[in-house]
Amino acid sequence: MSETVLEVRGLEAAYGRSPVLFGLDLDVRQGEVRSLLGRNGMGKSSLIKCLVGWLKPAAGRIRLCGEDVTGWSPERIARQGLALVPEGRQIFPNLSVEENLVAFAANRRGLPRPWTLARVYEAFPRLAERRHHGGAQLSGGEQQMLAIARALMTNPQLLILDEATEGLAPLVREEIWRVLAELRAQGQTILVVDKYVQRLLRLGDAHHIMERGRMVWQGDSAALEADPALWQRYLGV
Ligand SMILES: Nc1ncnc2c1ncn2[C@@H]1O[C@H](COP(=O)(O)OP(=O)(O)OP(=O)(O)O)[C@@H](O)[C@H]1O
Repeated sequence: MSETVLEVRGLEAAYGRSPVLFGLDLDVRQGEVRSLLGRNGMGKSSLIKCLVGWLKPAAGRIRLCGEDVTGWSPERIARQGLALVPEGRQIFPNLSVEENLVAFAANRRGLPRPWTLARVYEAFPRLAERRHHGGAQLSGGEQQMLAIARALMTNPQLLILDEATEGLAPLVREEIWRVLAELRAQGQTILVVDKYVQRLLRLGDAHHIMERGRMVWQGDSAALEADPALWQRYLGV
């Protein structure tokens, strides 16, 4: 069996006195792509905030690459191998594409085949063409590509994308899906939060549905595809 990159057990969290996550379990193994689904306000972003260290869990454990990272700072969790591509691309507008990429380059865990500038440019030819353009000169889709590429340059054990296709034109969105499929083919472990179930079915190995702070379903693409009632009940599609 392949190595478990992320292991979440009995995770609980609250905003002040309002509980938001209730005993979540989640496993992501090396090389897998898993999706996190659920309607707005069901707790997906709160779970991601716990994983990256922005929201301290009230109970439960989070293990990343075998290390218990529960309660660690975001910086320390990032160094342990987690990279987040947040909603609404946060790139440096005054730096060039290449400067944005190089600013984040690291291979702290000594991966045998790290993401380098050359490899990233191969996966994102558009960024190679625009390497000397300023971040602010890029289109929305290119900025999103840059945000993903920049996260890869940290050579994360786990790449998390939170609504990475949000607000993008359909064609640009397709380009992002293409890139994610390529990253998967190259063995990158990914947890993706998005609402395009049809695309996620093709991309993901397994899927998790959240409702009101709980995991209510998990299964592979075949199981999710075979049960449209699930989509209607939990995703409203
Ligand atoms: N900073 C906050 N303070 C208080 N409550 C919050 C905060 N952020 C989120 N919540 C509440 O926590 C619940 C879960 O929200 P969360 O953003 O995690 O859901 P989500 O599934 O990611 O939805 P969305 O797709 O809309 O972001 C919601 O009821 C929301 O109102």
